[in-house]
Amino acid sequence: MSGSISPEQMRQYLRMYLVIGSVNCREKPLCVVEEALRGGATMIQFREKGPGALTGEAKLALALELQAACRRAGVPFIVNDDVELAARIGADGVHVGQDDESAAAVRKRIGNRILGVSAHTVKEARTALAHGADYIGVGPIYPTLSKDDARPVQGTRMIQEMREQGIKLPIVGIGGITTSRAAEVVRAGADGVAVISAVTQSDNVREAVQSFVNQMVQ
Ligand SMILES: Cc1ncc(COP(=O)(O)OP(=O)(O)O)c(N)n1
Ligand SMILES: Cc1ncsc1CCOP(=O)(O)O
Ligand SMILES: [Mg+2]
Repeated sequence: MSGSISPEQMRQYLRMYLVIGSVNCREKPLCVVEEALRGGATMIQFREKGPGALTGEAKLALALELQAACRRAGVPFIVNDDVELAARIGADGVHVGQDDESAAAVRKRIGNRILGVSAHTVKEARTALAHGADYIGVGPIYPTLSKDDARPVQGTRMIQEMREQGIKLPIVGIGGITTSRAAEVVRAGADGVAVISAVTQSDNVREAVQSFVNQMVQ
């Protein structure tokens, strides 16, 4: 009981998935997102959390601004954690983790929109599928500075194991992924990479995204 998006389309969207919030940005988030879209980002996640993150009306205003940029580019706009916000702005989907609102409940609330779920084990991946996930995010693959409460680093092994155990859901790797590591993540069985710092902290966002996109062409 996943949404209406086909797994093939989902895999395409996962190829270069930028995860972003205002706290990650060295310049205006809208400029970063617009540059990432010009570079070929295939999906954007609005993850407004961590020290100094916007709340309330300011968070809503930024979400609307970034969503409009994604709409102009024809790229899906996903909201992290905040199902209320996603519903309010008509986002294309929601990403939730194991400590967030349950995937099954979110699926009921968002109908056919995209549902992404974090999974750290084969069991969590199976449950995510049963609860209607369209894709799973697996990580952290490598050490990350972008998430204070990140689970232990898994390397690419968990993605491999999920594939070996018959998990066919679209998978995106996340956590410490750089352009030089992206190919390894895909070789392990991921359909794409989800990235914060390797794009947002780059001196040239557009080129950084292009470089990831080029890694995905195999
Ligand atoms: C694509 C993707 N995968 C995993 C996560 C992590 O979600 P979660 O475990 O809920 O942690 P937070 O991001 O909410 O801190 C993600 N956001 N995106
Ligand atoms: C949100 C999230 N979930 C697991 S690791 C991570 C942070 C990824 O950020 P970066 O690409 O900067 O390591
Ligand atoms: Mg979460």
